[in-house]
Amino acid sequence: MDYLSIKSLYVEYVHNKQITPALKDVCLSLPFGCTGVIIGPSGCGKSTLLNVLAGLNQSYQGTVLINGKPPRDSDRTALILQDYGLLPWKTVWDNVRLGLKIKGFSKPEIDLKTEKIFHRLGLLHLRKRYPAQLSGGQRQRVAIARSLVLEPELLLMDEPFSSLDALTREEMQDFLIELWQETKLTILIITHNIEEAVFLGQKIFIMSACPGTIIQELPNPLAGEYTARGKVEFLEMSGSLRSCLRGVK
Ligand SMILES: Nc1ncnc2c1ncn2[C@@H]1O[C@H](COP(=O)(O)OP(=O)(O)OP(=O)(O)O)[C@@H](O)[C@H]1O
Repeated sequence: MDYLSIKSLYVEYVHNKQITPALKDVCLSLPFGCTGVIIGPSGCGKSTLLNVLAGLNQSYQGTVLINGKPPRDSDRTALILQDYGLLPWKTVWDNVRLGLKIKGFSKPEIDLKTEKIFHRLGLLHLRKRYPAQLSGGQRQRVAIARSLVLEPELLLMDEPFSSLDALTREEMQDFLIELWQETKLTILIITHNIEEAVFLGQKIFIMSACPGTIIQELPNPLAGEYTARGKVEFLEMSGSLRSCLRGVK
């Protein structure tokens, strides 16, 4: 069974009595433990789709199931946004603990889980700092730690590395693949970056212009291969994805 299954999804926004359809007839599926990337023109409805999957937008038509349950009943989903969503007045340590506190874990449990994830993500030396005292890559690591500490099954990421410089971005892509190989999370990522899509997505979903729908799904055997970036196949895959995107209307 697919872990993530979307059929005939339709979403519209109503503003001043004017209706703007954002998504129409979206169909998408992702097996458990698979990585998917969504790529498409600006304003085509990518964030709208992630908001529906995260349970933040429940005014949709169609079928959306995460492990057989609608998003509002699924408590194993984490959403990571481009701006990291960290609380500036809390230390890195407290930012990561917050979700566990809200979920009602005991203090010793919170300490143990937080310590473990800080260790795993190499963040222990930064525990007393505030978000403003971190680099972009470090902030994104903290945002990932804050999600992973809750042991999600589905990780949704909305352009997670777009504000990072090229090298840090590659480091974070490698880091994400390492985490994925270790945890076998199901991951769905939005990106505007073609090479990132080819490096991260076992399935690449191409969206049309607004109202967005999936117009093509490319299976990608190169995803997660550290050595793939320089290979001819990688460049060919990036080239064909680029051509598909140029043809998007
Ligand atoms: N609250 C809202 N009210 C009205 N229209 C909206 C609202 N939010 C988004 N839209 C419209 O819905 C469409 C899809 O928006 P969305 O943010 O999902 O696109 P996107 O693909 O994530 O964009 P980008 O790539 O630029 O981040 C756009 O045309 C946008 O203008």
